Amino acid sequence: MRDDPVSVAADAGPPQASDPDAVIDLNRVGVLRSGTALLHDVTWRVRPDERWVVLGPNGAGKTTLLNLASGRLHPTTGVVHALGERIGRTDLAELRTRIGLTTAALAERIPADERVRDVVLTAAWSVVGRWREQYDEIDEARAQGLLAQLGVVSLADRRYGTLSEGERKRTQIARALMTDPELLLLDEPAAGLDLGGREDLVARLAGLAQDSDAPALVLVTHHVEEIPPGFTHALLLREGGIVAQGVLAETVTGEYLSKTFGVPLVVDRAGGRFTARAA
Ligand SMILES: Nc1ncnc2c1ncn2[C@@H]1O[C@H](COP(=O)(O)OP(=O)(O)OP(=O)(O)O)[C@@H](O)[C@H]1O
Repeated sequence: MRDDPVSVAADAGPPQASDPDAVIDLNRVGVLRSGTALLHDVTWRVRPDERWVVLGPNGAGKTTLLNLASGRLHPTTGVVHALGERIGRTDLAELRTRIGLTTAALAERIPADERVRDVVLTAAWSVVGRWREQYDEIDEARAQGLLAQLGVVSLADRRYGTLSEGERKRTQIARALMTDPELLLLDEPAAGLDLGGREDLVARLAGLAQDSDAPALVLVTHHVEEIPPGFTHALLLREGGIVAQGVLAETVTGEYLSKTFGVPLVVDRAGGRFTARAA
């Protein structure tokens, strides 16, 4: 299956052995809640040098997928490995420090009166809200460096609650990178941003995608316009199932996107960016 540029749901095939090199390895995974399948028969592998976008309409199961990949949720059926560790049989606290995650739910827990530098720094202790922890100079320098990389270092002494939505999103990504994770999961990082804010974020994510020292990346979005140049693969989800997955350019097509969103769509690509409109 991996050698094909694109595979569709029907290609899932029999269960496969886990791949020790994969950072995410889902094998025939299902998640059931209240008798409803949030995900069904999902087989998906992400390797360290890959940058994936996960696309799908509201309720398709994208956040559920990230919760599985980050060890925050156990599958009802099938097997999940993250960074080589089997979810359900490993120390989740240790695993979570190796995985950077940004979600709306995590962002809501950041205190509005927290200094921006501390929002990033406290990730070293896996806490939100600085209390009396002592941080090493090396941690302080790393937090400063990440704020600079995300273009918000001039805001380091501001209170988080005073930032614009775009500045908050960039601060959240700096926080997610603080522990030098091997995997970075971003759930709709461009949601709520204006055009300028979105383009700034897309450019920074493109920089990260092209950085060979950066972790494996998974970006969840509803919009093909938010796919940063340099991303390599796409997974398309609809109603908890995979519509298609594979190499980006061959997966983000009018045909597959139309099936995913349930409306006829035309997809164009120019300058490494995608646009979509009704056919
Ligand atoms: N604990 C739960 N019990 C029942 N249904 C749930 C539960 N958690 C999520 N769901 C449902 O599962 C479906 C998938 O949710 P999920 O948040 O993964 O979708 P999503 O693709 O991230 O959606 P969105 O794009 O709107 O954020 C939704 O219909 C949601 O209502």
